[in-house]
Amino acid sequence: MTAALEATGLGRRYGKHWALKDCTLHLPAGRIAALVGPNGAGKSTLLHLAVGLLGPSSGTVSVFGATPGDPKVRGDVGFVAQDTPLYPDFSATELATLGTKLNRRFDRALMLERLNGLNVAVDRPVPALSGGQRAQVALALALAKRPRLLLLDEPVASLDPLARREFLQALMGGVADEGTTILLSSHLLGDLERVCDYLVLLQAGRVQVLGGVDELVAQHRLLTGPLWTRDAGSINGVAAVVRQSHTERQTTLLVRTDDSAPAPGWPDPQWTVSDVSLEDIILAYLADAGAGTLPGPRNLHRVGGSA
Ligand SMILES: Nc1ncnc2c1ncn2[C@@H]1O[C@H](COP(=O)(O)OP(=O)(O)OP(=O)(O)O)[C@@H](O)[C@H]1O
Repeated sequence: MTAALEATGLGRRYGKHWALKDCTLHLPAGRIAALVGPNGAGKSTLLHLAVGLLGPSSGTVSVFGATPGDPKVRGDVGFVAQDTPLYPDFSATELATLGTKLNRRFDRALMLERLNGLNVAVDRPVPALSGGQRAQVALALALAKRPRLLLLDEPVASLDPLARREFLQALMGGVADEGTTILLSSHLLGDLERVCDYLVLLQAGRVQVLGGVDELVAQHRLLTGPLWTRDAGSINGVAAVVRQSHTERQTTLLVRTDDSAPAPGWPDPQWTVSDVSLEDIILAYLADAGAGTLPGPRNLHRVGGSA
């Protein structure tokens, strides 16, 4: 099946600075993917490359097998940029009219019904709406294109918790029946954990972790036991130590394994093994840019010395 988004060795440079470097990823169609990474990791740059607003400095990027911005796929991609910029003096109704004029596929009724359902005043100029309502207008506008791939750059960052929940519900409701692929950039890990089934984690312009959430959660375990002082990057060369912390008597290891077993040769009865959440996994990788970098668990013996 053609990927909704595919990048190979993708890079983008500003002067001498690489905002994105050697980025290789595959986002299968139908996934709702979280795009996470620290400030400046390259998330917005990746999204702008995917929508065709920026061109690559190296490598390639494609959406549904075509170059972003190509008329063949332009109508298939919806984009909500950071801070949801909208034409300032227009109301939602006027934006819907504009959308209809610019795009034959634009579903004006869908946009206005969605906003009326959320009690957004569709005839008020957009600047007179609240931040949450403006975000809903931007999402409704993007969804009315009926895109096959929807790219969202921190769309909920400025929203209060209730508006955020409404926005995410609207997002899920909007795509549930359509099978739309979504790539959603956010720093709000709890929100991402609720709605996403795929993870793209960028660190310093490179892909550090990539894969289905269920698979990633099954591959990671928290091991807690007596103080373990060996400075090893892996256990038995099979389970990579992503993160370790120590107290005087106890060690906690977050490990990644090839399969759902915590680590071959374990558990040692002195150690307890527990499941981890997606948020735990993301935080562990964010804390260490070198941890468990791609290509993934099958090459873990390269991560470090054996315990
Ligand atoms: N127009 C530009 N000119 C020069 N450098 C830029 C430009 N846009 C981005 N950068 C740099 O590229 C890097 C990646 O920026 P980008 O906005 O893609 O990161 P991000 O992951 O979206 O960050 P944030 O989470 O803060 O929004 C940063 O170091 C940034 O300073």
